[in-house]
Amino acid sequence: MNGEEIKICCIGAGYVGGPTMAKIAEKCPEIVVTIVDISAARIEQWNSDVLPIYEPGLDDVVKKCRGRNLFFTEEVDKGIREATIIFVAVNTPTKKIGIGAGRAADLTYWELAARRIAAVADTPKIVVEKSTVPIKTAEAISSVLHAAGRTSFSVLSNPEFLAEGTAMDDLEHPDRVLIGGPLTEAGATAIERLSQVYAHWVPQERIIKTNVWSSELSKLVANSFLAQRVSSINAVSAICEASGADVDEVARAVGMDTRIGHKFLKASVGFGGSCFQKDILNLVYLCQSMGLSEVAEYFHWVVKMNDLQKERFVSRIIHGLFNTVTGKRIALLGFAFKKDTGDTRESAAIEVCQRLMQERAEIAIYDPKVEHEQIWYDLSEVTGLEQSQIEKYVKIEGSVQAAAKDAHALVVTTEWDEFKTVDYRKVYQQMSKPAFLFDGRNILDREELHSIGFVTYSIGKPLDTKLNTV
Ligand SMILES: NC(=O)c1ccc[n+]([C@@H]2O[C@H](COP(=O)([O-])OP(=O)(O)OC[C@H]3O[C@@H](n4cnc5c(N)ncnc54)[C@H](O)[C@@H]3O)[C@@H](O)[C@H]2O)c1
Ligand SMILES: O=c1ccn([C@@H]2O[C@H](COP(=O)(O)OP(=O)(O)O[C@H]3O[C@H](CO)[C@@H](O)[C@H](O)[C@H]3O)[C@@H](O)[C@H]2O)c(=O)[nH]1
Repeated sequence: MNGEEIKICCIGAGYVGGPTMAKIAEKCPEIVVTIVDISAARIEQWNSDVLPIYEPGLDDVVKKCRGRNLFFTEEVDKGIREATIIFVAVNTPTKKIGIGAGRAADLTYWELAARRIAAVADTPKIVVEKSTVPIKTAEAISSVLHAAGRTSFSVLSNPEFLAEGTAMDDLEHPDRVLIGGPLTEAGATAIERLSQVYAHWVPQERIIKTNVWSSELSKLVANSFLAQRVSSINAVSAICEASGADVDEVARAVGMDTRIGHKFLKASVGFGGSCFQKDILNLVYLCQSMGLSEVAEYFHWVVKMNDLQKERFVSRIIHGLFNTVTGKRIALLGFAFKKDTGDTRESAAIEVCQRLMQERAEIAIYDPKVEHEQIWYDLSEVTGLEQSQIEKYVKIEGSVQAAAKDAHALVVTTEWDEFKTVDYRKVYQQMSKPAFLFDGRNILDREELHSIGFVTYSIGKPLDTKLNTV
């Protein structure tokens, strides 16, 4: 296949498929990139003026390339047939039922995509795992593909490391591109072919070529390490609150050790997002299946610590508000799992909201990007209630000011920049007194809020003497 024209098809037009393929299309104008998806609605949105995902810088790239060498279509079979390289970027959520439920990755969508490729491909293909998958998935997928016996396939692992909110920049300047392939001549040729695509803009020394299993495992380990740092600093935040130390000062001092570094040491209400918890649980399950129960338990604590952090935050709110939030209006600022995305998957805000609903609080939510339907959907999923029942407790508002009206407390759950520039003096005036502020992201100026009159709580900071803690 070497030297032949490259034509790319990507199966899965989601948070990974959309941005990664848009970047490839931008950087490789001679390569035709087609993104296919079984969701007609999603494809329609990708072809419209309002893209299905919010990601800074994405609109410009899509508008520049769409119709030139970037295409979105429901025609999955055609896309597969015409491509020489097929990326698979379908979702791989945690299994909900059956063996490994609650931990193992659900590979149903992956297998369906592979079976479709096996059924329709009639010329040699390089199949690239872009989704995050357990070790040995490439091997299993290879057997599905080869069992069809219609043509030859090389299966490569090429995990994606982009983070939401910074995806376009991460894709433009990746720390590394990882390509794993079989240790055969055909494998080496396929790796070379895929690396030619990235070489359009990624320096050679940043393209790592390795074997498939190391590549698959590296993705799970990278996310586990990142999440572990967040859980570590969150564990430290509990020590800080108990001892009067300041978590940001500790993070600054510790992070200045170049062996440790500053990044990913921001204490918070807890990590969210579609990947961290899912990928750690996947690693835990793999360890358990290999008989490595202590190793499994070690990584499992990263998730358990995250759950504890969310619960600790909710307890601070309830205790702070004199041990009852029943009937009290609470303004929840932010619903996305981090700033600069409309994604709410595993967002800490969902759990905070659910717990406050259990306590019969009235919640007023404001998020600058999350769609209202998404909020209703998430709350229905987590509570098992219909939207009409949830509406008895929850309102969605259009600004911080509107959410804060008559509220007893402001609760910051996402670190949106616009929350930093709000006039909190005005906000304070229209709140019930005493007015509380629980900053789950440590983005607001405590001293200033204190001088306005707020009783404040920030993660891992010395406790406000007016905050009820018992
Ligand atoms: N979201 C991230 O930031 C991120 C980053 C790195 C890696 N990943 C991994 O990438 C994978 C995809 O994640 P995502 O966030 O893009 O998911 P997503 O849910 O946003 O997108 C997946 C898309 O695949 C489509 N799909 C599912 N089965 C299909 C099939 N058989 N044929 C055609 N289309 C199909 C779905 O309709 C959906 O549009 C996951 O394995 C995830 O762990 C995600
Ligand atoms: O110091 C920190 C850093 C992050 N977070 C939280 O951790 C979660 C995850 O953040 P981030 O990693 O920035 O976003 P993701 O889009 O989930 O990206 C992670 O997951 C992706 C999917 O696998 C990987 O590709 C990325 O490399 C990896 O960073 C969010 O809730 C953040 O608010 C903190 O609380 N403190």
